[in-house]
Amino acid sequence: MTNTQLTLVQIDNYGPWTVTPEPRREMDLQTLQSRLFADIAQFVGYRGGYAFFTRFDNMVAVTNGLDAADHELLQESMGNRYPVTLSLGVGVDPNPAVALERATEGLQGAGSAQDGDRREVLVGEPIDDGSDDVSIAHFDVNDATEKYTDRLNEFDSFIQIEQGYATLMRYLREEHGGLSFFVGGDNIIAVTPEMTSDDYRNAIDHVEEAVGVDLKVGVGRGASAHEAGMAAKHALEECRHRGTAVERGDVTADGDGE
Ligand SMILES: Nc1nc2c(ncn2[C@@H]2O[C@H](COP(=O)(O)OP(=O)(O)OP(=O)(O)O)[C@@H](O)[C@H]2O)c(=O)[nH]1
Repeated sequence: MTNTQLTLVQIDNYGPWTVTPEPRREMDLQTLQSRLFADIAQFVGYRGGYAFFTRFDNMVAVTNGLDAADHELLQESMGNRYPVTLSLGVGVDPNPAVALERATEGLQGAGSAQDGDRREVLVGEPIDDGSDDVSIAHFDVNDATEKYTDRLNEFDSFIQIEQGYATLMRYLREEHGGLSFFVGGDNIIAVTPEMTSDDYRNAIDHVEEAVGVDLKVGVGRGASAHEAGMAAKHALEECRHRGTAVERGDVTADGDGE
């Protein structure tokens, strides 16, 4: 069955650190944040997971296949490399929003993000037998290059893409408990519960009607985010070849594969 394991990654006491002993240079903070994300993405990616930068001080990772020892090593390794430490909350549920809620409750229960005494906490139980699947949906804007990149200035292109992202992220979160993350260019990756192809078509129609941004999506399932995500990318290529809006790289339990 689909069972998503999510890890909330939170930099410990980061707000106070950014202004101690006085406000730190902004580009130094940006460099730290993007390098830390790069290292987390690499660590998680080598183990088959996906990491998303979200707000940089808080990041979300799909960690099916990573156990408690992997999480401890991530904390140790980043603590050795950076002047900040990480707390991690792990949550598991068929519904990604519920999994993240569990992961968040664990961390919030251990103390505030700006509590100087709460450092390198690890809470929550990873899946122990690795038998569950994760579902990844890879969305892409149709003809973004022709419609936006080659026609508008970068800021106006960015507004269009962000409007599409904002509408999709809210819809999937509210209607299905799916969590969407902007990953650059015109791409959005969502970790999703079991959804039918019609559910995906409805999401795409909603974004088109609300903000006029035209999406397609490839959906994949697998034991890890990487496996599911690769199946989703191949399904997205299938959309390109066939001119369709939704393709699946899997056959779901309800026989909804195409
Ligand atoms: N993160 C990520 N970004 C991608 C991927 N593929 C493309 N992109 C980004 O998306 C941008 C636009 O590429 P495409 O989506 O191929 O271009 P398009 O003009 O929308 O063309 P169609 O998608 O074929 O309609 C690229 O410049 C990349 O930034 C991917 O697999 N992952």
